[in-house]
Amino acid sequence: MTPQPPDPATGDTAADGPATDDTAADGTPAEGTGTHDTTAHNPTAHDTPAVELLGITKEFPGTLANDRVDLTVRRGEIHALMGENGAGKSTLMSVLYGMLRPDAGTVRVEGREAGFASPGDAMAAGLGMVHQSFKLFDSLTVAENVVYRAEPRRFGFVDRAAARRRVAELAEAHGLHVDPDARVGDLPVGVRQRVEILKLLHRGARTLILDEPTAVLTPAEADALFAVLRSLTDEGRTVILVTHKLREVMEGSDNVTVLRDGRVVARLRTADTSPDEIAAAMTGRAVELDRIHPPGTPGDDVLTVDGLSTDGVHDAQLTVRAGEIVGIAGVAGNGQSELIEALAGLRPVTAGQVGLSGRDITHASAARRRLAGLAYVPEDRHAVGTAPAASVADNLAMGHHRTSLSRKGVLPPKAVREHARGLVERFGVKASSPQVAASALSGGNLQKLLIGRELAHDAPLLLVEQPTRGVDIGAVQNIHDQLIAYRDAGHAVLLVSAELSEIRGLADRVLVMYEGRIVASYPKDEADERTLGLAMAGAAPTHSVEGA
Ligand SMILES: Nc1ncnc2c1ncn2[C@@H]1O[C@H](COP(=O)(O)OP(=O)(O)OP(=O)(O)O)[C@@H](O)[C@H]1O
Repeated sequence: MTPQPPDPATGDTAADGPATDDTAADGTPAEGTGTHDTTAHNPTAHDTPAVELLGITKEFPGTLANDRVDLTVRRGEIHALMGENGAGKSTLMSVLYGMLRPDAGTVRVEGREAGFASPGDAMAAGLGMVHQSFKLFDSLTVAENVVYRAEPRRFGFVDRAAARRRVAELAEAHGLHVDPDARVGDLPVGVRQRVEILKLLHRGARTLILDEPTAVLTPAEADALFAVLRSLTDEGRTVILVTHKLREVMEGSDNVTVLRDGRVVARLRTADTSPDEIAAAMTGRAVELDRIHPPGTPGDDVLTVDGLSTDGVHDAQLTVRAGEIVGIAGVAGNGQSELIEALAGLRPVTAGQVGLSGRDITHASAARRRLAGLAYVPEDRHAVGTAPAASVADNLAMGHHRTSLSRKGVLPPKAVREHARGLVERFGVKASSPQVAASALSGGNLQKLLIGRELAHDAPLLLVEQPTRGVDIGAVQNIHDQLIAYRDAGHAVLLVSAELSEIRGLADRVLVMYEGRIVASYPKDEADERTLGLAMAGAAPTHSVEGA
């Protein structure tokens, strides 16, 4: 889904800290606040759908984002909402959650017609949303975050002990294990997500909307999340899941609604469908899932890393050759991002040496590295990768001031437009025009833009992190094909991905990082899921790292 706009009720954005989308506009806590769980909401209403969206239409300038969309979500189910990037999922959920007003159509929640003017209204009606970027205060504890603006009170004062008790009870009841006293800033991402869910439960949410909740989770964390979601639906709550991941939809949902170009193109019972059928509905064509690409023909060394250490990485040794993709697998947080950042010049190297096409770049600035032939697709496409307020065309031109695009360091507007048009077409970026702001693009389209821009540098070395996070399957295939073509044109690629299927499909060699070290190296044909999974858990035989 797209980055969330500021909360209309408060003007808050995720970057400002927690938005108060769970609190009515007047600041009063929404229904369900307090020490009672409101699970047993109207048990007679089992046949009344939790949510009905009827004929929802929403148009943005140049884009019909939702076109008479009907969506019925039954109480007690996990309902997956799928569709390619830009299909209109985010828009539809924003309408449901009171963040956008539809041009036409009706929203019904638990049988009652609802025209929410703000997320606070939606929350009061029993809806809750976990956004992709969490809205928590890092400096507060878990308990303080959960009860924020809905604190239990005693004689008018916040009752801290009751707050802690309440969080512990909720956590226990729903298998959401957290320490109420832990500081949120110290917690890993999977635990923060639990805090978000607890926050919604504390406010009595009966229908939870989760926006790509597993994008940042390890496979084990994702499994744990689905267990929690299933227990929530078992007790009568409802979950709407927006996701691109077919596997988790197949394993974890009851029904699937597929959007394409703003319209509903399929309503499927999960038990009666297949990944191929969903993929075909999403893209309008047959898609080859989880393809393993044939290996490349490696040439000379391009990147040589000898004993590199930086904060979070110890003694890394690796080489990437021309015409080769080296993949780094690992559970998030084992030093992969730090290694890539050190190679990109964003983090000081404390020991060791880095060479690029024979030149020592160990202590070179990020800008010098670019000149020496390095392109970089960072993990965080919003904060690091793109300028949201600038146009698509300007974003695509960034970093091209010293390339063939520029005339003496100046970028002629016509060249910028033509460059943009070419890349938008090559990467299938859905934008109404190259002049629209990057912030109007859906998340996946922003990613296509970023990858297109970096590949266009034709640099001998590409560092790429999570290239297909949040990207729909059609676009995944396109991005994978582009990376393989880049390799086959003789470039070196170092790929970090949390998706094992992606690493296995693309990489000619796979390195595994564990606790800041490269602990294993496998050629493509030995990099099966089980072997990689063991190494990622720290159980690799130590000799396997030779030849990294
Ligand atoms: N504020 C806006 N202004 C202009 N166009 C917009 C705006 N928000 C969304 N759009 C456009 O509406 C269409 C639907 O976008 P939406 O974000 O709902 O898609 P999505 O299915 O959530 O995509 P993704 O999976 O990539 O997040 C896209 O073409 C998008 O560019």
